Amino acid sequence: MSIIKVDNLAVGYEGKSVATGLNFTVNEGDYLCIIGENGAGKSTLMKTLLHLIKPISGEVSYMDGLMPYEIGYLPQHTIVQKDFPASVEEIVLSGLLSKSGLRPFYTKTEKKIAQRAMEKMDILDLKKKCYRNLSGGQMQRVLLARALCATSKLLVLDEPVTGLDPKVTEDFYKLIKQLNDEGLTIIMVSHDMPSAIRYSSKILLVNQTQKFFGKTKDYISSTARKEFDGELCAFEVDDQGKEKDNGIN
Ligand SMILES: Nc1ncnc2c1ncn2[C@@H]1O[C@H](COP(=O)(O)OP(=O)(O)OP(=O)(O)O)[C@@H](O)[C@H]1O
Repeated sequence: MSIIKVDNLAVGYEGKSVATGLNFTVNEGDYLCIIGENGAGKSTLMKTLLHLIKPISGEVSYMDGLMPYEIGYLPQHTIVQKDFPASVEEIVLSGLLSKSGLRPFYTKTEKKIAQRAMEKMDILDLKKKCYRNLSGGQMQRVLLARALCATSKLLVLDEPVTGLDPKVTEDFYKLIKQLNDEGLTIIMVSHDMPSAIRYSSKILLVNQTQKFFGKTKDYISSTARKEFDGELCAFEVDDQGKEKDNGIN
């Protein structure tokens, strides 16, 4: 079942398009990776999908009763400042603000939701710690728990592993995959081609215009992939999306 439908979309700023000709759908349970060069318009598309900025032309439709407040968002540059003097619990709870509105306290049910999100992200022991004293990987887990408070349907992530070390990055991807396996729909902007291919079910390649949209297994053998990441990173993948050993270490 489709939850987002994009028709003839052009995205950009102040009447000027940065990406045009976008046509795709996001179905329940998809793990969609949006890839493309720097400056291709990926983040702009994300913000348009989230209704944070208006399309230049065309339409983004939410289907099957999806409401804007049911979307969890992990932005590229985190909206929570790294030196923000709040506890982990306060930050996770703030994910519920779009539901609780201006009410100056959280209900028992809301606290339980935050508790469950922290359990899921394995950060319960950090609950009372100050956010600014955490490691980069812990911070991302806190922000993920915060996003999970907002949603059980759709999680949108913009380059979530930037600056994380390889082990923490791998753990983070596994966590996202686990959430997807449990039914959460994922849309992720990624520069990490091997991981995008390994974990996603669908790929959208944007370079000022839509170059590819479809199943990841079809992207692997596509001309679009040869033109795009053939030049950037010469890694080969098997039909499971796993990187082949090409003898380069
Ligand atoms: N607020 C803004 N106002 C005007 N132009 C902007 C704004 N934000 C981004 N741009 C421009 O829009 C273009 C697309 O930017 P965008 O951030 O969407 O690219 P991207 O594909 O996400 O890039 P990257 O992979 O480097 O993050 C760029 O040329 C950028 O300079």
